[in-house]
Amino acid sequence: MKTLIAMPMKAYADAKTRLSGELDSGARQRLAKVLFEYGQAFFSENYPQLDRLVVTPSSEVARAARRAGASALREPIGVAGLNAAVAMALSYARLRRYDRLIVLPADLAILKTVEFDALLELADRYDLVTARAHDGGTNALLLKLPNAFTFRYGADSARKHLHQALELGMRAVTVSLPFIGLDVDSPCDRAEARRIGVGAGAYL
Ligand SMILES: Nc1nc2c(ncn2[C@@H]2O[C@H](COP(=O)(O)OP(=O)(O)OP(=O)(O)O)[C@@H](O)[C@H]2O)c(=O)[nH]1
Ligand SMILES: C[C@H](OP(=O)(O)O)C(=O)O
Repeated sequence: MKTLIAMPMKAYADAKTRLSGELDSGARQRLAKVLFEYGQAFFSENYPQLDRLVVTPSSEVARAARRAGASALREPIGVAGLNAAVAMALSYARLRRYDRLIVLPADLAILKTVEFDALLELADRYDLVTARAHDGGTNALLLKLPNAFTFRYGADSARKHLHQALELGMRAVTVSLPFIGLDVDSPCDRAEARRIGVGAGAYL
């Protein structure tokens, strides 16, 4: 199955604003970069057969993506937002006739092949598979193509994605997995990733 992994990524300088109470701007940029590069390295090492696309408004991030072996798609600066960025990835995947689109945020601290393999296995049986974040967000979304799906990232997005898929008559499932559920949004998430201390958690 021809599969594209899409990772949306802001400019480092605009990322991780929810950590601004405990990290200054330089430290937040470094943390965003560590997480982004960790995600790229993980998929390049463990899933070299899967194409990767980074959607970003930042030339710096686009260069880093290409260095890591991904393609990069530049979105217009300041207008898009996450749902529009992911919709660009969906158009890209449709045009190039991918059979499956996987959307992952670039702020996952601990990636495990055992979790990702389980998601891929489920995706063979479902049109939509999502992995819920502990806060109700969507930390992995695997969508069979072609498909007319509208992304609803934002509060409670895992429930909204599942609901929409079921309304469209798709076979859909959402799962909770401990590591992929841990995106580093809040000071608590960062503390938890540091406590576990593996993956990018060791560098946060
Ligand atoms: N290309 C692109 N990526 C985005 C955009 N908004 C969020 N992302 C990415 O989507 C993923 C999840 O983002 P968020 O958790 O909402 O944002 P964040 O910068 O990680 O953290 P906060 O600033 O605290 O919300 C991260 O990889 C972000 O870089 C956007 O407008 N464009
Ligand atoms: C964008 C949002 O992610 P979070 O707010 O959990 O980073 C979501 O997953 O819908």
